Amino acid sequence: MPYMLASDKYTDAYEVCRQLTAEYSKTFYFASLLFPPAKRRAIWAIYAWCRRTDELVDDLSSTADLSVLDRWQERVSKIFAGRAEDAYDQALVDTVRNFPLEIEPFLDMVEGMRMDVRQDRYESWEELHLYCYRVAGTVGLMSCAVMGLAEDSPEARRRAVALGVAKQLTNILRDVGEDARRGRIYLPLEDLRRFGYDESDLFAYVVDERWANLMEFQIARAESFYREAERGIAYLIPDARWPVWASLILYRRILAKLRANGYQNFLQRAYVPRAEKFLLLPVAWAKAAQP
Ligand SMILES: CC(C)=CCC/C(C)=C/CC/C(C)=C/CC/C(C)=C/[C@@H]1[C@@H](COP(=O)(O)OP(=O)(O)O)[C@]1(C)CC/C=C(\C)CC/C=C(\C)CCC=C(C)C
Ligand SMILES: [Mn+2]
Repeated sequence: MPYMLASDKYTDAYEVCRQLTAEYSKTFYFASLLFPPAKRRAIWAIYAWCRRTDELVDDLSSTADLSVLDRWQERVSKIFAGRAEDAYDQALVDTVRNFPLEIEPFLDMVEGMRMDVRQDRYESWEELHLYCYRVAGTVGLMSCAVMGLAEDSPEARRRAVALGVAKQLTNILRDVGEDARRGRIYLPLEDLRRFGYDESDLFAYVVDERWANLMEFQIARAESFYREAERGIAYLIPDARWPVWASLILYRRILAKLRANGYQNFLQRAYVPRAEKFLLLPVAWAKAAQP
């Protein structure tokens, strides 16, 4: 048999992951292209697994049989043991072999999905923060293993998690209306009370001073996590810094758009136009080049 590079065997498997990433997220796909090829493919494999995990619960009601998530956790354990059920798994098996990934963030993300099915309200920031860690902070930990830390440390990991939390909170603020139409509130209820705004206001899409203040409070919280994450990027090895700065700056920009929209996030989706995204790339490059 002719000599075959390990990676050749997985070309088709990575290709389905690439296609899924490109189809679902222009932004992540675009950011992935800024990485060298081996890391890029690993990011597609992880993205595909995360996306499929997220999709798993999209159609589950709160009374659903959660055993589907038990089976998904067993399946990821098999992937870590080198066994694959389909092409997406195969790519992840190869990625797990090539990069120092740990299973905990994967299992924690499934826990986050379980949390999402079980509850549609979050009483406190502490509770919502746990949810944000599980569904997004975990992506920061997975990403670090692939991107590479110049020096692994609890601080670097904490800052990687912070970027996931910042992005998830941004996502929550952007998608408030969409979530309300699904009967869900991902803002801490204690914060609603703090600003004298209640659930009935939210379901009636009331945008007033109370809502503006509540949004500003959440934006400030997200900003504090972005600042924590910014100081973590220097821990990454140099070839990962530009894409991560790009993803941080582009996602953070959604907060500015939300403000510019007058906090009208019930029927409007804050987004960064394509041309603006391109203009921000050199900004990210310059940040990454700073010593
Ligand atoms: C930069 C880069 C290419 C990162 C990795 C991409 C990756 C593997 C993403 C997986 C995302 C995913 C499908 C997660 C499932 C749960 C979920 C939906 C989480 C939300 C993501 C985006 O949601 P959505 O698809 O709705 O977004 P858009 O519609 O495209 O706007 C989340 C908001 C979580 C995203 C979290 C991260 C990408 C983690 C970021 C942290 C790092 C890259 C660590 C950097 C390291 C240091 C030390 C700072
Ligand atoms: Mn969302």
